[in-house]
Amino acid sequence: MEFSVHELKSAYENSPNLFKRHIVLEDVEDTLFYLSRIEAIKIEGGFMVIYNRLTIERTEQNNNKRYTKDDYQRLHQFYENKVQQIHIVGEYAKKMITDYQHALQFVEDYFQLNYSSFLSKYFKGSRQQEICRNLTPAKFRQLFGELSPTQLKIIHNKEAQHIVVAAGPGSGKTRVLVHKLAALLLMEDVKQEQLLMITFSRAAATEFKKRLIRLIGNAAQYVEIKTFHSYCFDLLGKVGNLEKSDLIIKKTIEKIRNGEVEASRITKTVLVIDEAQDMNEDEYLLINTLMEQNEEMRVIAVGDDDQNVYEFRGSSSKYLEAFISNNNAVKHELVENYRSKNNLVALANEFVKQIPHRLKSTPIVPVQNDNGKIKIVNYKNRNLIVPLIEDLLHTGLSGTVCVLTKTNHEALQITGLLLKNKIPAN
Ligand SMILES: Nc1ncnc2c1ncn2[C@@H]1O[C@H](COP(=O)(O)OP(=O)(O)OP(=O)(O)O)[C@@H](O)[C@H]1O
Repeated sequence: MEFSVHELKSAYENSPNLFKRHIVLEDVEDTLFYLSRIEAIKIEGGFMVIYNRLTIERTEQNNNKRYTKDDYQRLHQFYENKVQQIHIVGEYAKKMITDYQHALQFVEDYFQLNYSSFLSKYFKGSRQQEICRNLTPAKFRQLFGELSPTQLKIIHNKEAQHIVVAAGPGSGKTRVLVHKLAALLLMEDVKQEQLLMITFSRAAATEFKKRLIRLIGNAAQYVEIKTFHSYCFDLLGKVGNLEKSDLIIKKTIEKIRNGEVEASRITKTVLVIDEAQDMNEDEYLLINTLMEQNEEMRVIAVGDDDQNVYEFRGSSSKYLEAFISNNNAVKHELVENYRSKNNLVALANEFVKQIPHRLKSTPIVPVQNDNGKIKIVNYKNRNLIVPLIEDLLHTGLSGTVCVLTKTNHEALQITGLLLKNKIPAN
């Protein structure tokens, strides 16, 4: 008797049954599987993927022994094969739909050829890479298709324990970080609770969470994305108190070192630090303390040393540099600017030449070819703000416009005057 799971499902749904339950396709498959396993029915012709379970038996009784990479090699091999088998069965299913004869040849080759010849025959070029990922090619394109080759390199770097991304403004730092989190969860099987992302502002933490949820859905809910301060307050089980927040990081370091913090909260598999150029001494010490607790923890730090805006509170990109040299971190440079017009990037490149010591060795490269308008106004009398606004109003503004001033006060005055002239500004 021939049937499909869809037919079985609709037959069940149309059957007169008093106690009918809502079912999905997986329920039909599970039932078929169960019935065939207890040998109540025999399925022929269809195919079902079953994996032999891997049994791990503990033979080493010494609790002090540390496992090495070699120990994990076989496990790694098992999972690698498993992922490839899923792609192979998927390919077979596709061929069954499009070309039955071809599908038969595919199966025959699978059993006759040696494995690597089989792979080179059916999975050529980049497809060899495709079948090593535990995502379908379509899902991979949906999640990561919009990343540039440089951005993808960061996503694919699974080997380096310490990674620093020295990024330029508008180069897609946020985009890369959100996608890196998704890649860790979906392609590397890092569990949500093993991930910790630290940011400097609550706004950034919320933004990351929102974007991650948009990208991968609810699985993102359980990823810990926190500011340095809220992470510390959480560890010490205290509700945030701004007055004492200066000391909270120091206090946390002390408690961790004294073994007073629950291990699972601090021994994460991956730690991600956003805006890492803004670390001050305490924050850098905290990172080091967490690294001491778990020598195998992977750390990914992203920062732009040209945007060191918190120097007044002791922030310095020297800590990011120290992180690179102390840990022999792999450095990726992200210098393509997607946000700004060509001439604006050129101006910024000229401007940053004055900075004596930088992490990035390549100038920022504009992705946009066309130019915007740049006006540099040097005025020495505060009364000239009104003429500046007049000038702005007659420039024929379009797109987004940025006005840079030296002081906050000037910025406020200009915002006020623009609003008064019904130009949206903030
Ligand atoms: N690969 C890409 N292709 C097209 N657009 C991109 C790509 N990467 C980033 N962008 C766009 O570039 C802009 C800047 O990205 P994002 O906000 O992630 O950068 P950023 O480095 O975090 O910026 P900044 O630090 O300057 O605030 C966004 O509009 C984003 O959509």
